[in-house]
Amino acid sequence: MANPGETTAATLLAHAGVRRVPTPKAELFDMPGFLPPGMCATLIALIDQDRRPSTIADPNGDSYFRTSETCDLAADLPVVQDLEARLLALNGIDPAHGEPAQGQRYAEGQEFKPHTDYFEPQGVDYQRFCAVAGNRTWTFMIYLNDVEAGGATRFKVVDKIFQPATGKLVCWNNHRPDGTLNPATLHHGMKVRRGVKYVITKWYRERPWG
Ligand SMILES: O=C(O)CCC(=O)C(=O)O
Ligand SMILES: [Fe+2]
Repeated sequence: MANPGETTAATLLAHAGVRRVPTPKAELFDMPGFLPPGMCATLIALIDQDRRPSTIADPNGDSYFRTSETCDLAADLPVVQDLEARLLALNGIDPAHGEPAQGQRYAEGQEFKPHTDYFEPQGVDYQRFCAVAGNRTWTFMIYLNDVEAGGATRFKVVDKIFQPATGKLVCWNNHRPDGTLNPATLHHGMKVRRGVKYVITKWYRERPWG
């Protein structure tokens, strides 16, 4: 493995249920039923309890770019430790390279417009976000519920849309095999049309986090 903050396609595909999206443009996977429904319900309750408006790095003047709410999940909670253990068993990434897991909540009409999860090296906030731990390597995202309508995640460049479903994981490498950042990972958390959408986001870094 290139870096303890990364996983590999082979590592992920060794687990039953993991599927790779057939595209040469990005390393992108999903796994239905990664988390059991009971765990998803516990995580949803935590997110509902303690949420704040979501933020973005390098504000771009569009105050409707990311309209959801975010919850920082306390690492000492048993359900969060369980989540981290399941992620480690799947991806083998050194937990020291992980940002603290977060929850995201989208009410009707809320979305996260097309973006990449890595930080732009030219961005004004790059030093602030990346000086210690480096850029983001892999993204692991888990839908915690079925959404009545809307709320899919669209990867326009690779022409793939994921529908939310309780416990389904989607993950991708934010870099290309040659180590350069991969703009084909552009993705859009589309507007929720009916219902509420909850997801977990877990990002990993090139170097240990803080
Ligand atoms: O909610 C989604 O579908 C995407 C979330 C996302 O892209 C993010 O939190 O970075
Ligand atoms: Fe994202």
